[in-house]
Amino acid sequence: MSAIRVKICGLTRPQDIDAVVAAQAAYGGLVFFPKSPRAVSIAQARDLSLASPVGLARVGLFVNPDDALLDAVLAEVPLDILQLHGTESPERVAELRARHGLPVMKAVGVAGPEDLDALTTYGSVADMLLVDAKPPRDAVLPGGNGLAFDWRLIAGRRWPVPWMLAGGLTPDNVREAILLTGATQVDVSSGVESAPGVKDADAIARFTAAAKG
Ligand SMILES: O=C(O)c1ccccc1NCC(=O)[C@H](O)[C@H](O)COP(=O)(O)O
Repeated sequence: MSAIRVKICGLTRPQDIDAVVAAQAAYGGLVFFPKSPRAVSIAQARDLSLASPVGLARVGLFVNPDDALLDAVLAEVPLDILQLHGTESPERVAELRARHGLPVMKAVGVAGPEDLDALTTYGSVADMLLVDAKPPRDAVLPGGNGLAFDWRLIAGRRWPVPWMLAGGLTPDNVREAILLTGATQVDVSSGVESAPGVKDADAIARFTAAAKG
C-alpha cells in the first residue's frame, strides 16, 4: 500500500466526509475562517466531526485565532489537529500547542528561496508543517487559492517534523509534485471542487488515486 497520506481541506457537507472516507484520505479539514467560501459554523463542524470515522484525522483550520474562538470551537467540535494558517508567531504556535494539548500544523507560504527559513523556524515549534503557496498580496484568503509555487525550491528538503505539500495541487499534477518534492503527504482544496467551496466526490477520488500512485 502507498505511504502517501492525503488531506482534503474545506469540507462542508456530510457527503464530503463520505467522499473523503471512500477515497481513503487520511485527513479532513474544516475551515473556521468566515471569509472563506468553505467556512463552517460551529454547529456544522460538530456534525461533520461526529460523522467522521476513527482513522480520519479531523483538522481545524484557523487564521490568527484568538483564545475565545478556539475555546468556543473546541468546546463543541472534536478535533485531532489544529492548523494555523495566519501570521501566528512561533511563540503563539508553542502557546496554543500547550494550551489545547493538540498537535499543531503550521502553514508556511512559499514563493521564493527567502521563504524557506520560516520552515526551519516553525519546524522547531510545530508538530507538522504545511508547505503551501504564498498568497498574492491582495488575496482575500491566506490559503485555498489554487496557486502552486515552484516545487523545485523544496526538492529534497527535509525538516525535523512531518510536512505536507499544498498549493494548486490537482488530480492531474499531484503525482508530478510528489515525485519532484519527495512529499509523503499532500493537501488540496480548490483542486477538488466543482465551484468555490463545493467539493466534488469524483475529483477527490481521482486526486487520492493519483497521489497514492
Ligand atoms: O481553503 C480555504 O478557504 C482557506 C481559507 C483560509 C486559510 C486557508 C485556507 N485553506 C488552506 C488549505 O489548507 C488549503 O488546502 C491549501 O491552502 C491549498 O489550497 P488549494 O491551492 O486551493 O488546493
